[in-house]
Amino acid sequence: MKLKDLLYGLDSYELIGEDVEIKKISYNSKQVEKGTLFFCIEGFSLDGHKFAEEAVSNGAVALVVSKNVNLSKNVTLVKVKDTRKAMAIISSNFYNNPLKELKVIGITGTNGKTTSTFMMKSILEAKNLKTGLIGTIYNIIGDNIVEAKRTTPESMDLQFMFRQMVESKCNFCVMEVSSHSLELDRVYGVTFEAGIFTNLTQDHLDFHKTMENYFKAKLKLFERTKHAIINIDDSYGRKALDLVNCNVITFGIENLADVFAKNLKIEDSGTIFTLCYDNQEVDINLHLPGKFNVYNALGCAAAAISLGIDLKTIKLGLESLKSVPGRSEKINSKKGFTVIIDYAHTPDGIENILKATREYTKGKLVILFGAGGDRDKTKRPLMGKAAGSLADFCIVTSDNPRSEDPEKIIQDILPGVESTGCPYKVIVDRKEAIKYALMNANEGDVIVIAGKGHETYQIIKDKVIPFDEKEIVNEFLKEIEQKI
Ligand SMILES: CC(=O)N[C@H]1[C@@H](OP(=O)(O)OP(=O)(O)OC[C@H]2O[C@@H](n3ccc(=O)[nH]c3=O)[C@H](O)[C@@H]2O)O[C@H](CO)[C@@H](O)[C@@H]1O[C@H](C)C(=O)N[C@@H](C)C(=O)N[C@H](CCC(=O)O)C(=O)O
Ligand SMILES: Nc1ncnc2c1ncn2[C@@H]1O[C@H](COP(=O)(O)OP(=O)(O)OP(=O)(O)O)[C@@H](O)[C@H]1O
Ligand SMILES: N[C@H](CCC[C@H](N)C(=O)O)C(=O)O
Ligand SMILES: [Mg+2]
Repeated sequence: MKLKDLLYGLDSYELIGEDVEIKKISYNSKQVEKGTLFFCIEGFSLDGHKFAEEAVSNGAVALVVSKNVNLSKNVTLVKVKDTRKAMAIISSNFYNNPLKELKVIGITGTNGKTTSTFMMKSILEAKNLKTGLIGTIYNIIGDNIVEAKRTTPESMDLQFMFRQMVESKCNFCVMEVSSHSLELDRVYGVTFEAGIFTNLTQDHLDFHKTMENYFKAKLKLFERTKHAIINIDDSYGRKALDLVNCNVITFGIENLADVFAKNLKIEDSGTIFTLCYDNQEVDINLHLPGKFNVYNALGCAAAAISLGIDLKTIKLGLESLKSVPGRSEKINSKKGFTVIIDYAHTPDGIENILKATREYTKGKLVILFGAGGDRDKTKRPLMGKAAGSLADFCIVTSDNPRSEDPEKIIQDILPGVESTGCPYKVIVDRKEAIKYALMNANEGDVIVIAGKGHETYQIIKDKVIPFDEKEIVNEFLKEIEQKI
């Protein structure tokens, strides 16, 4: 492909040098080969422009830059204002504009994105629409499960996945759109058929600094969205109503919304409710427990309605989904207590999972949790407060400490727990903490193990250590059961 053909759709650019043949595109100098177009991205820790020389010596024939670079050999330069935006547009061109053949539904919000993508895929498939998925747990391309390194991939990797979905005959892609990806233009140029706003509560302030910036990043989703699907029981959702310029469908339970739920019957294995829209009603037997999952279901139902899908198909889709890995996953012990493995890693997530599990807890409600290192520090005491306010006992432990000292992370959490007066125990080693929780559990107790959900590893310093919580729980349960 000629370089000039890849520049279609760029706002403005200066081409310095000759039009060359491009065989590959890359934003990592280490992956450059002969005939590559290399993007110099100014990052948070490194500046891609500094790797221009390495890219050229590895075979790059052209570079996309936003500033001057010193090179020992002349190659073609495409000078742009913003190399991330340029990368999104050029990548789409390189992969032959996959979105001409694929429709995308984007889901944003602090909590509920992953769960909603699974629900949405299930609804679209009930309508016989082959659907790919992009998100935190893994990506699904056609019938293949592909490892996900991040919730929303870099624009180049995203466009490649879209192309693979088209080749696997997908009609739709449902994807999580993280606030990082909106801020860093990973989805720049993508038009969404529908965009769901699940909710906005505190997280990621290490990156966005203020809730207002975090909210603004989320709103970027609606700049190129046909139907905005907005939760109006959420205060930021209500604010968003005045700020989006596309067709809006609202959903909610407490406030008057276009798509709403009534007659909620919350049980430990799921929730039965009536889904209402435009004088039509249908009863839904949702297999995912907790009121928050009714919200996730309503958002997906509203998005499906915006696509013209009928309530009967929506019911079929929502009811076909039996579980989502690492989200409210239940393991029963023979001793009569229950373990819930869940991904709650924000104050709101913890509040929701504890309120949901309290509904069916006959004994004590215990939560085991920590907080991720190198992430929003200010959420830590709030997570502690949410846990201490709603549980009967807290076990404070490590999550993924990353580069931080795990004991210091715990010290950030504890003031929140202590402010509630809830009894607690600190056990830094997460495996030991799980053992303690299970060994001390009695009939009727519910133990919520929060924060790591589907993750099968723990990140300590720069090491990724195998850590499969489900496996660990099952091992200890076997030990306990042998003693009965
Ligand atoms: C804050 C953030 O998102 N940072 C991402 C960003 O990093 P960065 O811009 O700082 O990159 P950098 O490391 O400084 O490097 C700059 C450039 O030099 C290039 N380079 C670097 C080294 C080299 O030898 N050669 C070379 O060419 C790099 O490829 C890059 O293009 O671009 C990098 C390359 O794409 C990403 O790996 C990196 O994600 C980091 C790992 C990350 O942890 N991101 C998390 C916070 C994230 O994105 N999370 C959200 C989910 C949040 C949620 O909703 O819960 C997500 O969508 O996953
Ligand atoms: N709609 C919701 N409102 C509040 N909490 C929720 C909601 N849905 C799920 N949760 C809680 O948040 C946790 C994470 O859910 P999920 O993985 O679906 O969110 P996410 O937005 O994809 O998170 P991430 O930002 O890590 O990708 C769940 O395990 C549950 O405890
Ligand atoms: N997508 C979230 C996931 C957090 C999960 C938790 N286990 C952690 O490591 O903090 C993040 O990257 O902030
Ligand atoms: Mg997710």
